[in-house]
Amino acid sequence: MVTAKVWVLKKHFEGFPKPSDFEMKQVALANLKDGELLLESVFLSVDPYMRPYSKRDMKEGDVMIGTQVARIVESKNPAFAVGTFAVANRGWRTHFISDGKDLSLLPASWPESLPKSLALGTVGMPGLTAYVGLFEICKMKPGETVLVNAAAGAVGSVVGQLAKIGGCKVVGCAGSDSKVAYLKSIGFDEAFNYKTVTSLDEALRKASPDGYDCFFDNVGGEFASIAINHMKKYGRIAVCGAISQYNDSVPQKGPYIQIPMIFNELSMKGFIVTSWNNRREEGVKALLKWVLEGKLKYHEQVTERFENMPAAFIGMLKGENLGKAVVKA
Ligand SMILES: NC(=O)C1=CN([C@@H]2O[C@H](COP(=O)(O)OP(=O)(O)OC[C@H]3O[C@@H](n4cnc5c(N)ncnc54)[C@H](OP(=O)(O)O)[C@@H]3O)[C@@H](O)[C@H]2O)C=CC1
Ligand SMILES: CCCCC/C=C\CC(=O)/C=C/C=C/C=C/[C@@H](O)CCCC(=O)O
Repeated sequence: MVTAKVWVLKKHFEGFPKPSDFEMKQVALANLKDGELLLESVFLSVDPYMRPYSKRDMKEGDVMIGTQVARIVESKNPAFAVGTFAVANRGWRTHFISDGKDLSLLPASWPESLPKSLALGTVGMPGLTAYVGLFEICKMKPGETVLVNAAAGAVGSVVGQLAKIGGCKVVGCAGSDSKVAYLKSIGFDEAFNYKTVTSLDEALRKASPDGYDCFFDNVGGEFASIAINHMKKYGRIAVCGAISQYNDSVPQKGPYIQIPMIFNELSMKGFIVTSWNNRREEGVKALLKWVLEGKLKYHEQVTERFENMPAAFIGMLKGENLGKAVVKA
């Protein structure tokens, strides 16, 4: 009998998550029935959505939500061979049983040389978020100017590179000088540290005096309220996330954005990547091709050991990650 280690939400987060909000438990797994599979998590994802979703979707004592790349270690299902890898959405656990219906097998074309953890990042949900946000929500066109915040992260770093592939000028911001240097190394035309600029308004104007056609907003809050005034006529805003607000104990009261919305007849659309699952296969194929062609670079913030999941999650929310934050079990 296999014993899984799991992380449960011991106490709902108040403000930034704390290590004491989590508790690791052991769960004895039953022997497999016909048609079932036993999987071992190899890489686990820590993502910002877990913070707001935990309040909406979880109760205290639940296993933390999340996805993993897992390997089939035992199979009583002839359709799934031992040694096969799949993306699952089974939360923070080292082992789990599946009937196969909730697994997304890694594409057969996945090269041995490519880290399988990319299926949680650049060639997974964050990469797909960038893909649908740019092509379907921003509807970017060659020659346009794209702005993206949290630009050195899992989603933002793909947004900037896909916008370059799409023939756009790209401006990004991140929270450290080393992240800014990274953005320039992967092709951003302009990049700045939003934590050290004297004026965000000035930094946005300097980076693109004519303004922005597309704004891929991962942060929301005051950044978005200032950036919206730098949009060009008929500009489009992809409202992807609001990480500046996830850890607020008291909701921020931002300035209103209606006037520039109306004056420039802007389009602003919120979106959730899972509503675009019909584009997943196409997106993964395109992202994998760009990675293999060297057009889409990736960086992963890998934390070793399952026991360090809470630390990895808290670190990501505090901006300690460059690129996708993953945990190697
Ligand atoms: N709509 C959708 O379907 C999806 C939305 N998202 C959203 O996209 C955004 C980015 O996600 P993801 O790429 O996975 O995460 P990242 O890998 O970018 O990690 C989060 C980053 O957010 C930045 N950040 C944290 N707090 C703040 C703050 N107060 N102000 C500004 N930046 C902050 C930090 O970078 P820095 O150093 O720049 O501060 C941190 O590294 C999130 O808002 C997330 O919720 C993600 C996936 C799907
Ligand atoms: C409760 C208020 C939420 C406000 C918006 C918060 C976050 C936006 C965001 O980050 C959404 C992310 C959604 C990610 C979904 C991931 C999982 O469902 C599993 C994806 C599995 C996969 O496709 O790889």
